[in-house]
Formats: sequence, C-alpha cells, structure tokens
Amino acid sequence: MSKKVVLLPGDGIGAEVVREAEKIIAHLSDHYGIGIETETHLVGGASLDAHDIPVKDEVVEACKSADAVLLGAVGGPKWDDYPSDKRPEKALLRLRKDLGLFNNLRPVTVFSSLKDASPLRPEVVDGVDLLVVRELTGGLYFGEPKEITEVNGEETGVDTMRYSVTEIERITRAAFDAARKRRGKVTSVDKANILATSQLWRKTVTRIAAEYPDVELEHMLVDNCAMQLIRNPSGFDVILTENMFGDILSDEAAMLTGSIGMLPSASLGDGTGMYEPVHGSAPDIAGKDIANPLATLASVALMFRFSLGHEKAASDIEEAISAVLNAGYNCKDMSRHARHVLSTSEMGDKILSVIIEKQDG
Ligand SMILES: NC(=O)c1ccc[n+]([C@@H]2O[C@H](COP(=O)([O-])OP(=O)(O)OC[C@H]3O[C@@H](n4cnc5c(N)ncnc54)[C@H](O)[C@@H]3O)[C@@H](O)[C@H]2O)c1
Ligand SMILES: CC(C)[C@H](C(=O)O)[C@@H](O)C(=O)O
Ligand SMILES: [Mg+2]
Repeated sequence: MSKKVVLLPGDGIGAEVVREAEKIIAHLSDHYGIGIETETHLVGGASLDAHDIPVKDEVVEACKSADAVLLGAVGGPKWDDYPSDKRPEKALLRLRKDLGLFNNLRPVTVFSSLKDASPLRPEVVDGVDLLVVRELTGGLYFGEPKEITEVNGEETGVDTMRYSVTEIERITRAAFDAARKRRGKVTSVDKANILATSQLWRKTVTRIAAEYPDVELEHMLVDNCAMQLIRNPSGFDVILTENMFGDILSDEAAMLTGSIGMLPSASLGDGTGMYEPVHGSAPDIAGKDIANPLATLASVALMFRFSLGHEKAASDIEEAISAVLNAGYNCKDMSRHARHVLSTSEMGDKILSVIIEKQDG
C-alpha cells in the first residue's frame, strides 16, 4: 500500500532542510517497503514569485488528499512589504485552517550530551523534556475583525482574540491525552487576570480536566510561564496554551536545547497532518549550507509516527539523531559546543549513514 507525502520546501533555508529530509524519507520508504510517493509544490514567497499568490488552491487540495505534508519554512525580506493578503505567511495560515490543524505539538528535549549547549546553566536544563501543545487555528491569528482602518482621522490597527468553548475543549483533550502518555501533568497557560478569552479558557480546561483524574492540572499566567521556563524548565511536562502564547513560548523553550534549529513540530487535526520545523526561513543564513536540518528531520520522525503509522521508522530517525549528537557532531548554530561541525548536507548524510549502519548491523 503506497503513501503520498506532499513536500512544501518554501523559502530560504526551507528548501535546504527539506532536501535532507527527502533523502531520509526515500531510504526509509525503500527499506521498510512503505512505497512513499513524494510530490513537491511551491508555497510562500516561492509561490508568490511564480503565481502571485501565497498558495494555490490546487496545492491545498493536494495536501488534503495526501497522507502527510512536510513544510520547510516561508517568508523573507523580499516579501515583507507585500499587502497582508499576499504575505508568504498567509500560505501557512491557510494550510493550517483548511486542513483543520488545531493541535500543534512542539516537543522540547534537551539531549544529555548537549546540556552545555544551552545559554542556561547545564544543571538548569539537564533532563528537560516538555511538550508545548499550542492551539493553532484560533485566537488572534484568525479572529475578525482584523484590519487597519481610519478611526478619528488616524490609522488604527485591530486584531481580535476569539475562542469558542468547542475550540478550547478539543485542544484541552489533545493536551490531556498527550500528558497521559507522558508524565501526567498539564500546565495550562493563559492571561485569565486580564483577558475574557483566557477566563473562558481556564473555566473550560478545569471542566475537561475532571475527565482525567489521573492527570495533574495547574494553571499559570503567561508572563509567569515565560519566567518559569528559564527558572525551572524541568518543572514542566505538557504546556497547554492558545495560539499566540504558544508561538512565543515555543521559541523561548527552543533555546533550552541550545538552538531553534533543533525544534520539530507536528500539526494535527481530523485529516492530513502537517510537519514542520518550528524555525522560519532564516534569511540571514539562507544559501550557505549551514542551517541545522535536525528540527526538520525530527519532524519527519513525527510524521512517520503520527501520519504514516510507522513507529519503527520514527525511532530509527530519533535514535540516529541522538547517536550523532552524542558523538559530538552538530551544525554551526551549535558550534560552540560541537566537536565536529557539519554543513546542512553533511548532517543529512551523517544521519542517513547512521540509520543505514544500524539497520545493516
Ligand atoms: N513556519 C514558518 O514557515 C516560519 C516560522 C517562523 C518564521 N517564519 C518566517 O521566517 C522569516 C524569518 O523570521 P525570523 O528571522 O524571525 O525567524 P527564523 O526562525 O527564521 O530565524 C531566527 C534566527 O534563528 C536562526 N535559525 C533559524 N533556523 C535555523 C536553523 N535551522 N539552523 C540554524 N539557525 C537557524 C536564524 O539564522 C536567525 O538568526 C520571516 O519571514 C518569518 O515570518 C516562518
Ligand atoms: C510564520 C508564522 C505565521 C508562524 C506562526 O506564528 O505560527 C511561525 O512563527 C510558527 O511558529 O510556526
Ligand atoms: Mg513562531
């Protein structure tokens, strides 16, 4: 039985890191006889340049009918001044919305061999293993009105933060289900001292938590959470939060690992899942073959686990990443720590060779 994976390299380093992922996908597909067919499409700035639109309808349809989607990154200075409906990032938002990807999982793991790589002291980050469960299709990103209008003779911007009970319930269940498979603790992060959406969020999370007596729930205000992530990151298991808070907290949490180039993500809903590194298109390092592809390769592992139903292929990738890091290899973003600094393509090749060695051995 074959599987279809849509590849959306996008812009900047997106193309460079997805190229490495393709090598791994092709090998694992052959090795396990999964019969993965890949299909590559333009999104973001690349699609704007070619078609004057951030993502074409037929690309969204191709994603909907695929078994999984792997996205690199979108955006870059070339398109920064485009009008809001023609920004590369719109492609990402449309895909998330149209594929119904409300559940964004962002695991943050500090590898023991890399505890010196974080800007925090090793004893602070040692053993950190947390999961950010970010609501991905609601909140400020999508609420209407969302516009710049003229009020009292001056330009005024409006964004709307909006959440329904149904939206909060389903992401809460996703977080509690995830916590059950981990260490059984959910920290729900909100701003309930100020925001109406957060007050509804807290009330709803508390009600759903009663269905999970085996999972511990704590509520935390988002400003305190930003501080606790630096003070005592190993105190967290699952962080459940809304769209914008999750965006910010996950980049902050990335630095516990030493680099944003290490952080993968899975976006899940009722249909096709989408997988992408948490980082962006990194225009400052694009085209130099120095981007760290590990966030993308770890995202491919999540793709095999959650969308392709192939746990063995997922653990092959994750074990290879651990082994390569433990052996002192890393990319330029972690060079202060690494014994051997690899380029993007060398890192892809290294991971592939370790996977093959283990499978042959
Ligand atoms: N999912 C996405 O497609 C996504 C996510 C975030 C930002 N963006 C877009 O990317 C563009 C650049 O945004 P930004 O600079 O704020 O964030 P960014 O994540 O692209 O880069 C931030 C910093 O991290 C570094 N970095 C990022 N990924 C790296 C990797 N794999 N290896 C080594 N270093 C890495 C960059 O060099 C840069 O210094 C913007 O247009 C933004 O909208 C897209
Ligand atoms: C590019 C942008 C729309 C996106 C977001 O804010 O969700 C990115 O920062 C992310 O974290 O995936
Ligand atoms: Mg982000």
